[in-house]
Amino acid sequence: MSLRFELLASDAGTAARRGRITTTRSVIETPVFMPVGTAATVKALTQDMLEALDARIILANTYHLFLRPGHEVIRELGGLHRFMSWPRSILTDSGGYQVFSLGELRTISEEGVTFRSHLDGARLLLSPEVSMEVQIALGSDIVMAFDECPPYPASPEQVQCSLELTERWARRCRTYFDAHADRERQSLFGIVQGGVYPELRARSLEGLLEIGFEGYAIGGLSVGEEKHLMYDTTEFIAPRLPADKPRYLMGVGTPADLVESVARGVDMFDCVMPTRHARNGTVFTTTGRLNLRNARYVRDEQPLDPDCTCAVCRRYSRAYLAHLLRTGEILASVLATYHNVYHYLDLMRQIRHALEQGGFGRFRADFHRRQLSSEE
Ligand SMILES: CNc1nc2cc3nc(NC)[nH]c3cc2c(=O)[nH]1
Ligand SMILES: [Zn+2]
Repeated sequence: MSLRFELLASDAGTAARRGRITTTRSVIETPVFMPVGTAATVKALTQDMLEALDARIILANTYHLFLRPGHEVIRELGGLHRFMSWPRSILTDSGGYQVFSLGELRTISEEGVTFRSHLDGARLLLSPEVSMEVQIALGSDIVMAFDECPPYPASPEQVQCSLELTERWARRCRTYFDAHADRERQSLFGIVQGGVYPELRARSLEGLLEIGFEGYAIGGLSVGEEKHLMYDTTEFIAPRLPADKPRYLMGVGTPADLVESVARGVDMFDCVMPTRHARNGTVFTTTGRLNLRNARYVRDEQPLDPDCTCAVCRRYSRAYLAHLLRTGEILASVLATYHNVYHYLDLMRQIRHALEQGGFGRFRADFHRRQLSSEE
């Protein structure tokens, strides 16, 4: 049996739900945030730190591992869990999105995407079959279908053409996955496209439901569209995804986005913000973001977030972090990342607790009141 999803509670006032995903590697309480571990590492954190943070699942990028060290190397070394010594769950994306945002010249055909490696310029092909082969070789617990994320903005015609290609690719993924994956341990998620057009979203979902997946992701958002379009599209499609399967909103988002998307029915999230922002000195707090490179923190002896109970906030000051950042010390990335990932995982813990207590509506209102400084 691949992953199991249990629906534990549904919020009375919103589409929010409390659930639990069980893979062969870990129990994942939902709603859940997945730290992004692009090339087999959540940058600046050790696996011990991730376990201390109680992360139950992390994300890895197929594109990066396909290019370096290559999925064959990782397969020969026993798979990604063994290679990076991470015994809990791993979700791998399918590589398409990275090719669009990273790869050099690329051409899309019915077969797949050919592109030049951003490392050495070699011409490579990523296709539904290659993407599945790579993710299966990595030993991924949750495999993402190979899809096309249309550019934003895009006309309804462009989006429809793209979602139809994604649907044909999804069927090829399902066929290859069912023939080659270890279905006791690995699950395949489909990705709904359709841009910001409700009728195209419904159309994309219809096609994926016919194929059938162990979970469903919402793709094509958080690609530069206005926030209300992301929220409205999520509000339309998330509750239409099967209630008995996990719902994953890809690439989202800020803490406020997480609260608002949970309210619209989403169970799973991934985003590079907590890790990427940490490395350039931006830390998340209950009242908004701080840029620790700002001069005002040079003599500020407070913890990063006075309301945070993480190991970093219990020991170090803003002044110390500001010093580490200004001097380019490696420890700056480690401490800021640890706190930011704690902040995201703790927010999800608070959301799950509120859902268990029937107090999500009040939590949501209190959260927005506390976020004094504006979010992007
Ligand atoms: C792996 N396939 C796939 N990944 C994605 C990752 C994303 N990350 C963002 N914002 C940071 N939007 C995304 C959309 C997709 C998408 O439509 N498909
Ligand atoms: Zn902290």
